[in-house]
Amino acid sequence: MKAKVIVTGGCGYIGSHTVIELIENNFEVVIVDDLSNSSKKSLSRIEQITSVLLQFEEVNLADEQQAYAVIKKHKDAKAVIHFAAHKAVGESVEKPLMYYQNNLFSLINLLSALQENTISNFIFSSSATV
Ligand SMILES: O=c1ccn([C@@H]2O[C@H](COP(=O)(O)OP(=O)(O)O[C@H]3O[C@H](CO)[C@@H](O)[C@H](O)[C@H]3O)[C@@H](O)[C@H]2O)c(=O)[nH]1
Repeated sequence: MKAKVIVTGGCGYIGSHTVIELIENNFEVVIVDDLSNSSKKSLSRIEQITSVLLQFEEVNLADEQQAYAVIKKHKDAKAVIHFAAHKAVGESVEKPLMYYQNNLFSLINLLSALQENTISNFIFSSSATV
């Protein structure tokens, strides 16, 4: 049986490349993304490249209930790779609170949901822009 990996932000630039690598290395992948900086086009491109029908969850991780629900649904996952964050340098300087609020709450909600579902393998990604 394939090991399931949840990739948050999997429709984004780094996330989508990671999803392709995971699928090509025989992992089952679930993408969790709110599409705030990407679109479903990214899903169809990944499907074209890999010939695999993707599991996609449109979720705002900053919303505690949504974060808990998606992790509970996929509690058989072996690991989570977390790319879902706002990370435009200029905008983060203009709107620091919005960045803290979104990125920190998302991270805290995600980690709490993982703890509750005893998923202990977690990779936190920074960004090429940092
Ligand atoms: O709260 C959030 C914030 C973002 N996302 C998603 O997370 C992904 C993040 O990917 P992206 O914005 O492409 O960032 P990176 O993969 O780090 O890509 C780099 O390259 C992108 C394309 O050039 C730039 O837009 C980014 O700023 C830069 O960090 C996207 O699909 C977003 O929709 C969420 O799901 N939740």
